[in-house]
Amino acid sequence: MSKIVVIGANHAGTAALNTILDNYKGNEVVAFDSNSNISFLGCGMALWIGKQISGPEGLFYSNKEKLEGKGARIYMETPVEDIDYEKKVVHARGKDGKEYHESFDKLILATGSVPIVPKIEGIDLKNVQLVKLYQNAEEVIEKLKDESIKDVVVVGAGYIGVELAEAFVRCGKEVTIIDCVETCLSGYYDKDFTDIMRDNLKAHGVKLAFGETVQKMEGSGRVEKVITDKGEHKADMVIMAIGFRPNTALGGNHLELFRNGAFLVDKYQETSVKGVYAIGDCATVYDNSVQEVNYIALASNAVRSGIVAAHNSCGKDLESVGVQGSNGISIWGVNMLSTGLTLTKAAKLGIQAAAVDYEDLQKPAFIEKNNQKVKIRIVYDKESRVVLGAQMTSEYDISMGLHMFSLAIQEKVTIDKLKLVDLFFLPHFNQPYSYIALAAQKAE
Ligand SMILES: Cc1cc2nc3c(=O)[nH]c(=O)nc-3n(C[C@H](O)[C@H](O)[C@H](O)COP(=O)(O)OP(=O)(O)OC[C@H]3O[C@@H](n4cnc5c(N)ncnc54)[C@H](O)[C@@H]3O)c2cc1C
Ligand SMILES: NC(=O)c1ccc[n+]([C@@H]2O[C@H](COP(=O)([O-])OP(=O)(O)OC[C@H]3O[C@@H](n4cnc5c(N)ncnc54)[C@H](O)[C@@H]3O)[C@@H](O)[C@H]2O)c1
Repeated sequence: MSKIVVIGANHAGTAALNTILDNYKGNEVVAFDSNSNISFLGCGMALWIGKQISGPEGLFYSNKEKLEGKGARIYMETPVEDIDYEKKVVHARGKDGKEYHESFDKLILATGSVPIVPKIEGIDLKNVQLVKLYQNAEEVIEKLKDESIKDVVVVGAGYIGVELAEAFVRCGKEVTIIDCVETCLSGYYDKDFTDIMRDNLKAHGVKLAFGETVQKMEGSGRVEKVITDKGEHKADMVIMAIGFRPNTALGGNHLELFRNGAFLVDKYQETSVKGVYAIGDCATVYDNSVQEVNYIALASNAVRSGIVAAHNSCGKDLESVGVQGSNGISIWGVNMLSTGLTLTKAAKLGIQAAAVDYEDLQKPAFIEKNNQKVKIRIVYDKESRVVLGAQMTSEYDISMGLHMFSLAIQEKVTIDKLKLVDLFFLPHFNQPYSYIALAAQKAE
């Protein structure tokens, strides 16, 4: 029997706790979290703010009681302040100031990430909002009740920014989205695809301020405008969504870090200190598309890494299969999905990649209803011909198709293997000649 301490009990921590408690009886399991809630699905934030769901209740899948019911001891609102890696003790402090000291045999760090906050003038003005926690979503919804909030500026046109831009338009606000890059979603898609999302945002009335860098915010107490290198934007509320950074202060000088400060872990989620694991947004992943360690903050990675660390901390060897960073977004019915490398990213990394594109209807033309266009790009290595990435977009739900590409990258499948791959056909779903195979056949 060993004593396992988990620090952070959101998606990664909860996955680790559930795996330990469900599969390995008899361990002493203790977890600390500085927040007052567990397992808030940030992915529901835009749906909640944009009134596409009736409330936040369904956005939680665990809590202190559930985990304690399985035998863990959970300290909420109790941040861990320090870890003695030599003596193997964690030191935490409750809301009431009470100190807690827990020894451990195995330690799992699941301290996640925090939003990046630029050090610019005006960042502390009222109504400049971060959007990470359940409490942040509550704050935004509360503030939106104030009808004098008419203009909302979203800084960062990545996944959070684009999802929230839609949500604020749905709330009847005038929305401007700023990104320092010339387009939106540039971390996930090539230009042909980002152009589609750009046009989608524009068609729904979002003002685009791409290629602009925010220099400061102005207002008397409350934010009134955002000043960029190219102009200024009226703002009654500003949403900062320019990415996450790993929250790794607890590593001190003890744990080896990745270039962005994430805990560097091996395929067993173990850090540079034996018996200390790191999972989720505070840790690195092994990225199969580049065959290297990388940092990709996603809930999907968080839960899988939690499962891997849990088994290893309980003595069962389980190696991670790595990730492809597979992701998706759905904005006013335009679905976009990507996995692995874009052509742009491959070029930046000096990888000799090529891409094939194909556009078709999802189903045979004689299907007159719910039969939308699909656009696909497959990126592959010119020399080895191994699939490196894929991007898909449609108003049809094409999400299951992307999973195949995720597996193809993981398993190093070549583009040639996709040319005649057995893909079932039924007109209710698809065409006899699949656009996936037809795209692959374009690879010379
Ligand atoms: C608006 C939004 C939408 C998102 N949508 C998606 C999506 O659709 N799909 C997707 O895959 N990902 C999405 N993500 C990303 C996803 O939420 C994160 O990747 C995920 O939360 C990572 O989980 P985690 O448990 O590793 O870290 P976190 O969620 O950051 O949790 C870390 C936990 O550690 C606790 N903690 C930190 N420091 C301490 C300490 N010193 N002591 C005790 N406790 C501590 C924190 O209180 C927190 O509960 C979204 C994120 C946001 C904000
Ligand atoms: N649908 C999903 O899967 C989903 C949804 C939300 C969040 N997430 C994940 O959560 C994490 C955080 O999301 P995010 O949207 O904050 O990050 P992101 O990396 O998706 O986007 C950040 C955006 O901010 C821009 N940017 C960076 N610095 C800037 C600056 N100084 N000024 C203006 N723009 C700047 C970048 O060009 C980029 O477009 C990501 O890992 C994301 O994948 C995923």
